[in-house]
Amino acid sequence: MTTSFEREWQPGTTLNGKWNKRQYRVERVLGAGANGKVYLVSRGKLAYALKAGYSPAEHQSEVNALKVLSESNTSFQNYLFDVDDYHFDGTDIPFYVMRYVDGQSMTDFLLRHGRDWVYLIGLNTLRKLTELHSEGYVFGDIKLQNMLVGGYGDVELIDFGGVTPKGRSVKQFTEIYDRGYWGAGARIADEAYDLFAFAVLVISSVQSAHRMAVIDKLLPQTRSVDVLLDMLNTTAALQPVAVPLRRALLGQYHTSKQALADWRKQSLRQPSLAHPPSGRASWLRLCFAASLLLFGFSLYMYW
Ligand SMILES: Nc1ncnc2c1ncn2[C@@H]1O[C@H](COP(=O)(O)OP(=O)(O)OP(=O)(O)O)[C@@H](O)[C@H]1O
Repeated sequence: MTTSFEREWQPGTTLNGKWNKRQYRVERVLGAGANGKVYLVSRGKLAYALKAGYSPAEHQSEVNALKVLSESNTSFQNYLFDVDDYHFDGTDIPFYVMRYVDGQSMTDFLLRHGRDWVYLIGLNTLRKLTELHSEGYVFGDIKLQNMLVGGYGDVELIDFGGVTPKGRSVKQFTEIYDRGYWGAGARIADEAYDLFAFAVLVISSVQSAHRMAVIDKLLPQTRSVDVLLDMLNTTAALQPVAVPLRRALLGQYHTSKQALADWRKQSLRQPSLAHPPSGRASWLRLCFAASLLLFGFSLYMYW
């Protein structure tokens, strides 16, 4: 059974949780999917994102994954804030409340700040994946629309509908990011599955819309990982990280930790990070260094 939830809650609406008795004020809609919506809500002075109106199965599977991640000693800790029902028009509408991520899409970020940031954003995305993988899950539906980039190139994954325990069939994916679509492997949740999608994400983040539209229309018989490798080889901006991207496309990593180590090694050779010629590059280098330090510190704390 699916709960179709067409109605949109207007700014100023107060939502009262039926079981946990928390109260939220709707500020605005952040985004909408096939059935449900994500709202920016406030509770006192704090802002959250509230997701409601999705099918019970979808809702439950996202909540299950988020509960595990929220209790882990990773940057996902406390991501999930509340799970409850809202009694509305005679029915109970399940919702969950999570961390509000104030960010923009990776493509918008790169357009605004420059393609050099792709190395830091890639690094931060791989860090997120290593954390998720260490908890026994695979993200599944990695794509540009499912991540947000903050002001310092920090990355947050959103939409946990595709999160799948390792070893199971991937339950939600988007064709061009899916290795099965490219004939490059099974739709089984392993770390390499996410790494393939990660490579497509990075490659597509710096392509023109026209070039992406071409690969979207490829016939099954012309679809192969060679198309993606060719795209990678002909994108100058990605050459500093071509080695980890190529390996990810070819399924040569068993773990995201190996990919992260390679990414770090290769991207540090990038001249704009190694020898900053301008103010922007030195700022970028600082963020990169701070990011590495933070990651080292988290490793020290958690392992
Ligand atoms: N935690 C969050 N913080 C800020 N914005 C968010 C958050 N979660 C979701 N959003 C916004 O809401 C939009 C829709 O969220 P999400 O992708 O989870 O919904 P969806 O219905 O599953 O989408 P789709 O049908 O495209 O998979 C996102 O694109 C993003 O703009």
